[in-house]
Amino acid sequence: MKIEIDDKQFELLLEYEQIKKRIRLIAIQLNVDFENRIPVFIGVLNGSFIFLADLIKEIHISSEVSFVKVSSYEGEKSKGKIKKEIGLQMSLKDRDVIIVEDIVDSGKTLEYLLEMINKENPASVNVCTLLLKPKSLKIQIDEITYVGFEIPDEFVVGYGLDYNGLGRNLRDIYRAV
Ligand SMILES: O=P(O)(O)OC[C@H]1O[C@H](OP(=O)(O)OP(=O)(O)O)[C@H](O)[C@@H]1O
Ligand SMILES: Nc1nc2[nH]cnc2c(=O)[nH]1
Repeated sequence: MKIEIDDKQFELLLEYEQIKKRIRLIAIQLNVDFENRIPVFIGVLNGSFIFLADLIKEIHISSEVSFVKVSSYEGEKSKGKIKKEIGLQMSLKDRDVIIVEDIVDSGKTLEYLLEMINKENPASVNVCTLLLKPKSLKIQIDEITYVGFEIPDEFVVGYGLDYNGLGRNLRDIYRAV
């Protein structure tokens, strides 16, 4: 099934049921890995809002949630420079931090966030991303521990991810054709 968003056509890549199943498995792992730790989940706005909402409902250990907002993409293109729109809202000193991303593409956003978070002297930092484009990744990031799906180097929308601000509300994830 093809859909149109703004001036672009997209086709189905991942169905919501598939995404939900994968999230349940990731959450089981997180519940085990952070038992008795009280981690802080940091959602990266805007894109991660749906993923974080679904993920956190499957987390049964004691935990906190906070957000940061950074952006660099316009349409399909990264503008290169990361802009911090909302910074850290709490101290992360000695905390176990889990950065929650919808997608890691070039890795530039994550590199920026890791630098910002590491300055706070957290006890540990791990990244949980729903999507990873291994072929696009420009830098090795050892903190990427939890990955939902590795996907090809194609622009995707839906389930929180946008094209020109549109499509975040789609239940499934689509790729550009
Ligand atoms: O690995 P990178 O190449 O840096 O790309 C990944 C980032 O791009 C998207 O954010 P975007 O800047 O589009 O902001 P948004 O979440 O508000 O859509 C996405 O949510 C990631 O944070
Ligand atoms: N919507 C969207 N945002 C991105 N940010 C980095 N890569 C992507 C992508 O494929 N789709």
